Amino acid sequence: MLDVKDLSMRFGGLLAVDGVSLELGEKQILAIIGPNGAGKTTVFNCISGFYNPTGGSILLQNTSIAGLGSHTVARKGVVRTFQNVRLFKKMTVLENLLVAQHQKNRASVLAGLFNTPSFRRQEAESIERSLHWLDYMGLRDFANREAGNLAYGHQRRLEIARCMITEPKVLMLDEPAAGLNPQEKLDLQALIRQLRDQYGVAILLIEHDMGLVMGVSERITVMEYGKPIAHGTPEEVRNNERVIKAYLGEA
Ligand SMILES: Nc1ncnc2c1ncn2[C@@H]1O[C@H](COP(=O)(O)OP(=O)(O)OP(=O)(O)O)[C@@H](O)[C@H]1O
Repeated sequence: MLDVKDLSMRFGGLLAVDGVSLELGEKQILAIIGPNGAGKTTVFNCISGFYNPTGGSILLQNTSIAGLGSHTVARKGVVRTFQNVRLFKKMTVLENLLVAQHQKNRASVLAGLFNTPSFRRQEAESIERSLHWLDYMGLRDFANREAGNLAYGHQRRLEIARCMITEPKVLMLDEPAAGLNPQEKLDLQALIRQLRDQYGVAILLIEHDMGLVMGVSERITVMEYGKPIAHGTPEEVRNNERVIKAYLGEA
């Protein structure tokens, strides 16, 4: 599904990502972990089209998506959340979901101006889908609230809903557990599984919370100083000496 080979990203003299390869199969859940500054977010930025990688390849279903830009990559079905939630904070919760669909559909401005039947039908479907995702995420009661006024955990769920409503092939979550309380983390773990099982989406996540990483991932790639240092099942990674050293070395 998503095949990253020998990815590298250089910022001036700094090789932030150096020879990273990842294979995300259909409906797979893969985590990237590693100490602060290891290059995880830079890998995400390359895959999601925010950066044009210096080297290597990024294939989505055998077609290159490297350097296409974030909007094009999203339209091709690779969408992401951010370490610091990025919502339209002054818009309502519902509006955030409607806008996400407009960005995907690129609804014709003319069709909108003339309020054609097909435009009205598309709008009705967008609202229907939004309400589905609000129910799914337990956000229905907040539909008309400003997104910026939601509790943090709810904002995170809305951000995931905003991704899912575009029916992605790959959902990328950048530290989704950051700032969540223990119960919310458990709910998040169940949610990630459910999204994969019910919507068939493949999930790539960066996460520092080891409980979540070990609980939800099928495979884990470990990075240190831009380089991949280990790859395997949670069990394999947990017992890998190099990984243990990388983490103890950080403490
Ligand atoms: N746009 C940029 N310009 C210059 N250097 C950058 C840029 N983005 C990241 N870096 C550097 O690249 C390295 C990797 O950073 P990155 O944010 O990818 O790490 P990370 O593993 O995601 O860290 P964290 O877990 O703290 O989020 C760091 O040394 C960082 O300072």
